[in-house]
Amino acid sequence: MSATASIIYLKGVGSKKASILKEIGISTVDDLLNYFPRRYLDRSAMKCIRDLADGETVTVVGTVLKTQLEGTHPGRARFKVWLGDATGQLELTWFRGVRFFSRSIVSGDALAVHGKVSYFGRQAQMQHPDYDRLTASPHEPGEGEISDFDLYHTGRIISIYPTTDAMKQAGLTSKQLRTLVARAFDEYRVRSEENLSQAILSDYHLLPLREAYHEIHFPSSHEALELARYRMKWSELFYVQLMFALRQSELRTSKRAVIFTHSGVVTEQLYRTLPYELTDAQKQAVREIYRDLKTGSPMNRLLQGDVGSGKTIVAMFAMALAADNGLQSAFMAPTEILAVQHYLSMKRLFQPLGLRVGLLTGKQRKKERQALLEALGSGELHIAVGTHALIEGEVSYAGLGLVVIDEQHRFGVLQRKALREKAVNPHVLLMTATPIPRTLSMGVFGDLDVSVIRQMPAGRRPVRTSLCYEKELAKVYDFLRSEVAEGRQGYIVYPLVEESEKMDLKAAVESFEELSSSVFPDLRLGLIHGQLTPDRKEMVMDEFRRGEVDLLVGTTVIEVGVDVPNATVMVIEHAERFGLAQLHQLRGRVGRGEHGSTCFLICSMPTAEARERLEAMVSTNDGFIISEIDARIRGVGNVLGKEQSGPLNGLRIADLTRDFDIMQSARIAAFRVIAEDAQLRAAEHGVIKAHYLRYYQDRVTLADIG
Ligand SMILES: Nc1ncnc2c1ncn2[C@@H]1O[C@H](COP(=O)(O)OP(=O)(O)OP(=O)(O)O)[C@@H](O)[C@H]1O
Repeated sequence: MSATASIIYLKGVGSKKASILKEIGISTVDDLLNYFPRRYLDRSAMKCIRDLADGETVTVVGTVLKTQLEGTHPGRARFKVWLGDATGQLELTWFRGVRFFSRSIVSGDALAVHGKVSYFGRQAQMQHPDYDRLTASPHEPGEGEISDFDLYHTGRIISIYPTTDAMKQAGLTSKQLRTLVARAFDEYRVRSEENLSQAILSDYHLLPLREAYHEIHFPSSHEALELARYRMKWSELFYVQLMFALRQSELRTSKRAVIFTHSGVVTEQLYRTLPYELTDAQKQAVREIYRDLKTGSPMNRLLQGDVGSGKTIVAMFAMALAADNGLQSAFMAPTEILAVQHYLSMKRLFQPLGLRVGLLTGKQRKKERQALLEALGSGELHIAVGTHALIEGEVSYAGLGLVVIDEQHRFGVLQRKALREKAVNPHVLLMTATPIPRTLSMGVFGDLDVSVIRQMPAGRRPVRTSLCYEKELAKVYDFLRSEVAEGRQGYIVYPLVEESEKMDLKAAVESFEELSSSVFPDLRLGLIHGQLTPDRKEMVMDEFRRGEVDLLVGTTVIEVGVDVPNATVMVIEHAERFGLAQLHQLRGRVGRGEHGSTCFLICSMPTAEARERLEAMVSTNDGFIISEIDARIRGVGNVLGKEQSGPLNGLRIADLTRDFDIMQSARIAAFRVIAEDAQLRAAEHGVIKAHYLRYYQDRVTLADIG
């Protein structure tokens, strides 16, 4: 029987069970083998009755000699069983579920029981043991003997599988799954084809696949189980990394990008006119980017930095280099507000250097848009800043050399691809303000080169974060007032979640009215939320930027990227309703200038998990640490979102937060294989290629392999 055979051919799987198994992703024998146990019970301590010691937890195998139901009064009844082996008798007692057990266990049954031994005089006893009924072996039904087949369930470390309610109702218990897996191995002699080369197996000291499968389901010892789990995780991560290695090699070898040969006036002047000195981390990132731009292969780099670490200026240096080499750059932001903000700051720095910067969003008037498109098409416009409007069909560029995508998390792979297609292999720089831990980065962005900015501009002071209850709001408002008196500005943010959008919005607007009329009648308040027209939003933001609004009240539209260094107070209402990444982003709106800043997290009755989030916020300002905590609380998949976790969705056993060392080892191996043999043509790579094409080819275009 081949591993790809339908599960229905396995004895014991009827159509009903097959359909339930299908729901949890098991259609073939192969799927079944890849349905790994959730945990294990150690029942390896097996003893004969004569040797049982008081207090030990063991497994005993024997035959039921006699049963007895004592007392019929509910609550006082007990069911006794005398189990015998060749050396003695063991008394088993049940006080609960008496009726059930008295019906299921009868004289003559062969049982393996597991539990804690106690002695009453010289009589060994067990109360409420776990038990498994031993079935006759399908091969050799010997009288009273335990067959190999039974031994899958007892006297060893046994596997416990995850089971759903539907599975349990259909009798698909952990034990039944164990039986099915055992059948797949024993009766049908499933051949699990090795998917790694011999050289890799021996270089990295890995168990052969078949052995690893067997040990995962039926461990012969704890050590063997560990080796098996290691092997499985390793190969799983190896294929993820192989995919990255292939993508990277494909991009490097088959695609040629424009070489930005020289830095010229623009770069030089940008450097000279900058009102501040770049941090060492920013300089390092610029160097890494310049190195890429000069190689001739398309750059594919991710710039990771904490909120406010100054990523934009780094991207602008890349854009300056493009301009020096006669090429256009496109800068794509996730929201209109941000596109406008970046447009303004780029115009401020680039215009004096003789560059034309244009803004392209979906909301512009037709005439304005037309003029912009023409300027882009003729090459008059050097830099286009915008939203996804930058990649719409009709937009064409005279010579697009560099694409910068801000807030990588919000753009899907397809949009990136569309932008890439606007030019022949442009260089691509992705920026993310939601740092993800290094451990995840290698699993998710494994085909990208990564630059990290882990340093804040000089003079920044960490934001003080304080957790407050609603009753303390008056004090928070007093603080806001005193900061405004000092000439500073502040934000008050209300949650807005999709499910309760209308009510949330209403609450935010009402609070704004209340704040304006009763709490801060003497201050200038602005309101911003997603329902305002783009023009209105822009007007409010503009007033805030110019310092004409003291307090900006709003929903999370202010979350990402807004940069007003004079703002020093961030008040987050109902902080318990925000996710950790969101809270960190919001806090990142303050502490962006030389003034000390404060963030108040206002909460009422947080759940334990919310409390953990809020405490994490108080404990650190470091976005990298925050994202690690977030991954721990919510799990990697949730932190990354569906789009990002792409290649990792299929992980069955490896865990990115825990198995980083394994991933590193697998990554080295995968990149080494591709460096030596990018097409996987060598005979020794045959198994790798076959496995890759079978399981991964639809996840990546592999035009050159095949
Ligand atoms: N080296 C520096 N010294 C002083 N100020 C700097 C430096 N680099 C950037 N800045 C300023 O710091 C602020 C934050 O920069 P920027 O908006 O690029 O941050 P960011 O990393 O994109 O943050 P976010 O992810 O929050 O949007 C800006 O006002 C910018 O002008």
